Amino acid sequence: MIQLSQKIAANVIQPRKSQSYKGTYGRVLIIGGNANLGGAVIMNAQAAVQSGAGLVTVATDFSNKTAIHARLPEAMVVDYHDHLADYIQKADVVLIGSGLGEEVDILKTCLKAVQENQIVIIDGSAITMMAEHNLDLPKAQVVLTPHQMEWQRLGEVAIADQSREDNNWEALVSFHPEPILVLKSNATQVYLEHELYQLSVGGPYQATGGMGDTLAGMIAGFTAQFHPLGPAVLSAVYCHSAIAAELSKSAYVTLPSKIAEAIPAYMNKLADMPLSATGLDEEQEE
Ligand SMILES: NC(=O)C1=CN([C@@H]2O[C@H](COP(=O)(O)OP(=O)(O)OC[C@H]3O[C@@H](n4cnc5c(N)ncnc54)[C@H](OP(=O)(O)O)[C@@H]3O)[C@@H](O)[C@H]2O)[C@@H](O)CC1
Ligand SMILES: Nc1ncnc2c1ncn2[C@@H]1O[C@H](COP(=O)(O)OP(=O)(O)O)[C@@H](O)[C@H]1O
Ligand SMILES: [Mg+2]
Repeated sequence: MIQLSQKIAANVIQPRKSQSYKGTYGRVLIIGGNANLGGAVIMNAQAAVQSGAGLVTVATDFSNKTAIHARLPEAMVVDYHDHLADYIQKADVVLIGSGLGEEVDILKTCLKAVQENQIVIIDGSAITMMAEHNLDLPKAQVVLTPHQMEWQRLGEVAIADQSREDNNWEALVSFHPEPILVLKSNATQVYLEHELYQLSVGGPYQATGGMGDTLAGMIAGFTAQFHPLGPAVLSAVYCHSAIAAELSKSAYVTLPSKIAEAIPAYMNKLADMPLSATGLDEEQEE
């Protein structure tokens, strides 16, 4: 088991090159937000934009359009009932599921349209629907971000059995292609290429609706601009909770949108950090 550390995150987040433009930092398509759960995609998109994704488009129930534009003018908005496959084709990273509710046709269109070279982050309602409708993972680079109940539904590992690493690995090998699993809880773990990473920052100040939507948006923003995929996911997971821990010094609860606002400053700190300050020369394996 490897502790997720600032070292891992800082290794991923580098100063930007002057010869770059928005296209350099990736195109993210967020699919989610039914007529009642538009807040989820606002939190996804806010986190992706603040993480530095070059271009962010939200494909959603069109009743969410004005709210998204008002909260986040940086994001583009399209109706997820129209030409969804065309929008998917143009994306580097697709994040699907936050606040998607029971829109299974949208999910099926997405699973069919994504290509092998694309990163697909599957969150929230999409995980629940994949379990309910027995849907296969798409042939793409997949990141699953379930909370414990969602993992019980999809991985068929009872919550009480999820504390045993072997049970989760056993469930994971039955998926093709084998995804990266971000198993969220009060002690989040990342299962990545036969290695288990343990998160030990963060706390109960994060137990509020939208916290996972914000994490999913950060993973989208990080994986759009930082390569390879695995370290980018680890870095997003660490930064999400490390920012919450910093905010918790002066806040009883750390609201998802406040975490999103704090992302650029935190990333700046890590990008500027000298190697010695992060302990980049030390090994932290246990
Ligand atoms: N503003 C918005 O638009 C928001 C939109 N959202 C969107 O709503 C959709 C539904 O997501 P969801 O997570 O709220 O519901 P669901 O999948 O039914 O899971 C809840 C069930 O699981 C159980 N449970 C057990 N362990 C658990 C654990 N560790 N963490 C969490 N739950 C745990 C729990 O147990 P209970 O609390 O009842 O004891 C309950 O029975 C999803 O797409 C999401 O993105 C939300 O983000 C909120 C803000
Ligand atoms: N007690 C806690 N300690 C640390 N992190 C927590 C705690 N409770 C919740 N979280 C974090 O908050 C997020 C909750 O995700 P999720 O349940 O998907 O939220 P939502 O769907 O409402 O956005 C996860 O990242 C989880 O690790
Ligand atoms: Mg969630």
